[in-house]
Amino acid sequence: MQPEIMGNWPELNEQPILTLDLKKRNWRYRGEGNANLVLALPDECLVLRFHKYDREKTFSERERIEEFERALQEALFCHTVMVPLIGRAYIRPPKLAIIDQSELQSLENILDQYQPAHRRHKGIKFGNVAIYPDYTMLPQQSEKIVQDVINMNDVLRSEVTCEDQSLLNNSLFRTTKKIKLHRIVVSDASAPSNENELTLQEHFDIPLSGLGVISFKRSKLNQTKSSTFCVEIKPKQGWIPYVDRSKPKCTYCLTQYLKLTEGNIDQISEYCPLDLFSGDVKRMRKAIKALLMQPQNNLKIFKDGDLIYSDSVQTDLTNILKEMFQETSSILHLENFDRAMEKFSDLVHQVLTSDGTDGDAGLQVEDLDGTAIPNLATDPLITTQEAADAGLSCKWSSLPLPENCVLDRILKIQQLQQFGIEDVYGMYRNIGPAPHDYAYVKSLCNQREPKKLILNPIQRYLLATTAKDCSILIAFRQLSNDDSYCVADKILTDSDGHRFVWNVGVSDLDPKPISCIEKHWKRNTNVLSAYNRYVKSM
Ligand SMILES: O=P(O)(O)O[C@@H]1[C@@H](OP(=O)(O)O)[C@H](OP(=O)(O)O)[C@H](O)[C@H](OP(=O)(O)O)[C@H]1OP(=O)(O)O
Ligand SMILES: Nc1ncnc2c1ncn2[C@@H]1O[C@H](COP(=O)(O)OP(=O)(O)OP(=O)(O)O)[C@@H](O)[C@H]1O
Repeated sequence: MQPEIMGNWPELNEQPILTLDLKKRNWRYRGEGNANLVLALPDECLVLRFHKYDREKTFSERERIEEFERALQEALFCHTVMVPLIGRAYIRPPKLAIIDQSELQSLENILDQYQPAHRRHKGIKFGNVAIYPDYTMLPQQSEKIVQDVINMNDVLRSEVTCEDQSLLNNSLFRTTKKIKLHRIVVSDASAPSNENELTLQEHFDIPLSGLGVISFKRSKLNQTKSSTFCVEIKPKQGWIPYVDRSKPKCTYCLTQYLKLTEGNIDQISEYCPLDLFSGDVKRMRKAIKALLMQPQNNLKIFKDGDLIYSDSVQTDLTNILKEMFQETSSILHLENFDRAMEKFSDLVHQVLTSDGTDGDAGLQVEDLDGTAIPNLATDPLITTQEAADAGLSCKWSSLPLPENCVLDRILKIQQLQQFGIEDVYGMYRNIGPAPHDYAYVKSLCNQREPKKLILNPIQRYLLATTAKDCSILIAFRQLSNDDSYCVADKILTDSDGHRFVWNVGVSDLDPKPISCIEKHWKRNTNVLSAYNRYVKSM
């Protein structure tokens, strides 16, 4: 089956497809959405993402081939379109692997007990998996590289101090007082010849390129690290095209009324994505706090890779915040809880607005006529201020987001959409006989100029739809006073002077089927009537 498909996707010939045996690995159920189910491999800090299908469905040989093709297509789309648009710092393209069909049946049965009731009608039917980094954890790569270089064992993973204090001023080691040996990443140091002896020594010398031989001293064994927390946010649509601003609210806020009518949520959320993407610190922090209070399917919190807070996992939030910020005072007092909420929104806001890209410029996007698609200017105030102030409509206004922060990158893709759904649906109907759902993906991936993407209005709408449905995973760990970090780490300091090391990953950037245009067009009508019914009933 593979050669035919590989023929269609020449670049993927280069990607070896691994075979995975889950029986030999430590895995855990991580979670799922409507389309994919995800397992974590905690020992490797990776996740496996499977497509889901109706449990009862049977598949022809042709459909099996198409499913494999879909997996390849998504990987290629991520690699050639989404990674350049969002930035490699925020997403890594997946590797593909295959799990033997014989393992799947038992896997599906085990997974059944973890799946939430409303998702159980779908399961995994195929062994095609996409492997991604586990974004709930901080990158381990630097540690791995050095372990390869100096082949350290667990004892040597402990902290070491450096004899030569002047080294601390060197840009390679911008850390306070101590350096972790496993963090001496930067050089291409040659391996010490007597590594077994090294593990027994209190002092040892390591040659570091450009710095000569440096003397290190081992200290404090087995120091325990604080936990790594991860806040996952599905931010949804953070900007509304001008034609849709005659509507009473933004898409997310209107959809809340439909979800309420259909019994999918218990109450209307105070979260508004326009606030999160507004660039206004106060509104952004308000949005983050609203997500925390009503997570729905827009916020999850993980601790060391385990889900500890979500719509369905309601562990005591006060204890989570207490541990997250290593609070010693009793957080049960109201003012302490409020303070912890402020700290939480401050930290999440800081990460969402930080440039994590190291200046990587992103892909240039052009219209069909070859004109570059400009970045949209920030939005003037269009709503009547009274309506916005009374909380009746969403605030359409916004300030520029810091360039290259993760929200900025996502918003720019969402802003590729030029037309409202009515117009896009009209164009879709005009195409003629229904095109294959993912034919456009193939043409985007095959564009000749590597640094340019040329898009028609429907393609612009579909890419924007992908960016409206992605998730941002923010992993962070509080550093203790004598903790150290390496120069490649991203560090922030909170209002109390505590330092955190952090990382951001964006997940769920799959291409959307062209038929979703019809789904959105119908949903638009349903959403508006649900809202009108609600308002009339008041
Ligand atoms: O249409 P929306 O905005 O409700 O988004 C759908 C999501 O609903 P949400 O409002 O986030 O609860 C929906 O999420 P849930 O299943 O509700 O968790 C899916 O993400 C769906 O994407 P797909 O059809 O699986 O590719 C999403 O569909 P697309 O809009 O991406 O086509
Ligand atoms: N790379 C990753 N690292 C860590 N966790 C992940 C990763 N990818 C997915 N997850 C977890 O698995 C869950 C389900 O994955 P995902 O959002 O991809 O499913 P989906 O079906 O595509 O979602 P949707 O319904 O939004 O379309 C996520 O909410 C997240 O908690």
